[in-house]
Parts: sequence; structure tokens; C-alpha cells
Amino acid sequence: MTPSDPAPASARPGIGRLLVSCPDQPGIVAAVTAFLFERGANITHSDQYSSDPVGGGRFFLRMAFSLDGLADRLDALAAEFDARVGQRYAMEARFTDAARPKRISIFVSRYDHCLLDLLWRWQRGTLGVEVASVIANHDDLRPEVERFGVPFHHIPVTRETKPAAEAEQLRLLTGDAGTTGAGPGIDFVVLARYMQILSADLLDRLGRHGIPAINIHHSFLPAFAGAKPYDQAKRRGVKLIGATAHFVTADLDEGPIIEQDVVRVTHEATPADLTRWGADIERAVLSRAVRWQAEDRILLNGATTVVF
Ligand SMILES: Nc1nc2c(c(=O)[nH]1)N[C@@H](CN(C=O)c1ccc(C(=O)N[C@@H](CCC(=O)O)C(=O)O)cc1)CN2
Repeated sequence: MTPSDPAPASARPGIGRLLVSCPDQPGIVAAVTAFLFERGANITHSDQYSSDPVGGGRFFLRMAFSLDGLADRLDALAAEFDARVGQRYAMEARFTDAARPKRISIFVSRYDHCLLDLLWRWQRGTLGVEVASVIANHDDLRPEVERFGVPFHHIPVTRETKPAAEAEQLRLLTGDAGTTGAGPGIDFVVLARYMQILSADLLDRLGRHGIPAINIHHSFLPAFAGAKPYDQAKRRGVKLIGATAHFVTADLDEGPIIEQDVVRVTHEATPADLTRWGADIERAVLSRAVRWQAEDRILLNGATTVVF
């Protein structure tokens, strides 16, 4: 092997990410950094937050580090970290390889603005994800999606067909109807104005596969949860409207908030104006939330989030 030969994959340096949350106490950062240093890692970025600095709170940490042979060493590193550090501090810890894009499935109904915005950003490589599929309860957007070369699955949903429809959605997302197995490897789901409520059973089964879902709600939550928020906003006469990206829970529009934004409006705005101006905010807020999840920047803190 000459100096100019490329490093074998087993030695090629890579960027890893470590996400940690645990009860706060002295010594956590020292233990984590010592573990990484002793294994040849160079920490390139670090963010931390304590929910109660004077004690008794929860501690959150995100680190990026470079490590030779990362791709081949990640699983063993994670197992060793859990044994030597994680269990001692009762940590929830996750290691990821920054070079492996997250794989997502996008759910949509008939509104195209958030879907097409995500597909456009994916095509430009600015979203940090692989779009594995689009699942829709209407067939309207098939041509636009297939133009991007993305598989489109039309699964109609009615009150009667919902259990069967969700079983098919689960199969498409996990590969097996409810059992763990080598599936399409979806990392998370994005509800890009999907106008059906996901059942608690589906969310529970997705959770067991480690697949969270992110939704864009077209209001500045907690204001105007539920259906037709722009009509609600007009009736209330608000001077700011907005959009909210949140993790999906069984409780409609109640999930942990990831990102929000607003725009100023006046008494002259019609519901159509609000819908049009709101759509721009929805697209921007959802794309930021998706990129942050792709970059492992979000940790759950009870019913809220920590976003680094
Ligand atoms: N389990 C959850 N599922 C979904 C959530 C959520 O927070 N938890 N968010 C929605 C999106 N959404 C608002 O952001 C929303 C979607 C649909 C409805 C609604 O009332 N739907 C009616 C049917 C409407 C239709 O058929 O067009 C219903 O499901 O009965 C309210 C809010 C996505 N899913």
C-alpha cells in the first residue's frame, strides 16, 4: 500500500453523532468525552442543556465527532458506550453516522405545497434525507410525485377501511405487518398536510419500530388546533398567523413542538389570503423540522423538545 492509496473503508474517517439524555449530575460530559477520546475520536461539535442547572433536572447532549473507521465501528461503539457509560448514568443514548441520510416516507392528501417543497429540497440535496416513498389517501398527486421518480402509494381511508388501510401503511413502512424485520428502513414519517388522524395503534406499532412521525399543523399552536384553523383565525381576528411542526401523538395536534413561525396579518385578510400566506410558513417550518430531525438535532424532554 503506497501513501496515495485510499484508506480502506475500515480506516476511513467518518463523522458520527451522539445524542444523550439522562438525569443530570456532575461528571457526565467528562465521562462521555473520555470515552470518545480513549477510542481515538475528535469531538468537532458539542451542545448541552440542563433542564434545572441547580440540580434534579434532566441533561441533554449532542456531540459530533470524527473517528477513523466510523462506519464499521458504530454498532460496537454504541454497545461499548452503553456498557461503560450509558448504564452508569441511566442514559438514553443514540449514535448515528452523519454520512447515512435518514430515509423518510411522506404522507399527503390533496394539498401539494408542503409535499412539493420537500421533494424539491430533496432533489437539490438540501434536506439531508432520502425520500423512500409517498403514501396518500387520494390519487390526485401521483403524477407530480412520480415525476420526481418517487414511489407513490394510494391508500384510501374511510372510517370503515381505516384498520386495513393502516395495516397496509405499516407494511409499507416496516416491511412486515407489525413484526420487526429487515424492511424499507424508514427512519421517520412526515405528514405533509395529511388530513387523516393516525390511530393510537398505528403510532404504537411505528414507535416499536423506532419510527417517529412529524406533522405540520397550519396554525400557531396551541391556538386553533383541529380542522380549518385559518377560518378560526379569521373569526377570532388575530394579527399573527403561523404554522407548527410537531411530533405526532394519539392526541390530535398535542405532540411535542419542534418548530414554529408566524406572519403578521391585518383585518383586511380574507380566509383565502390567510391560507395563501400560511402555506409559505407551513413549507418553511416543515422543511426546517425535517432537516433538524435528519441531522439528529432533536431530543424529547417529556411533552416538549430540546432542539440543538
Ligand atoms: N394521531 C394524529 N394524527 C394526525 C395528527 C395528529 O396530531 N395526531 N395531525 C393531523 C393533521 N391535522 C392537523 O394538523 C389534522 C388532520 C385532520 C383532521 C380531521 O379532522 N380529519 C378528519 C377527516 C378529514 C377528511 O377526511 O378530510 C378525521 O380524520 O375525522 C384534523 C387535523 C394528521 N394526523
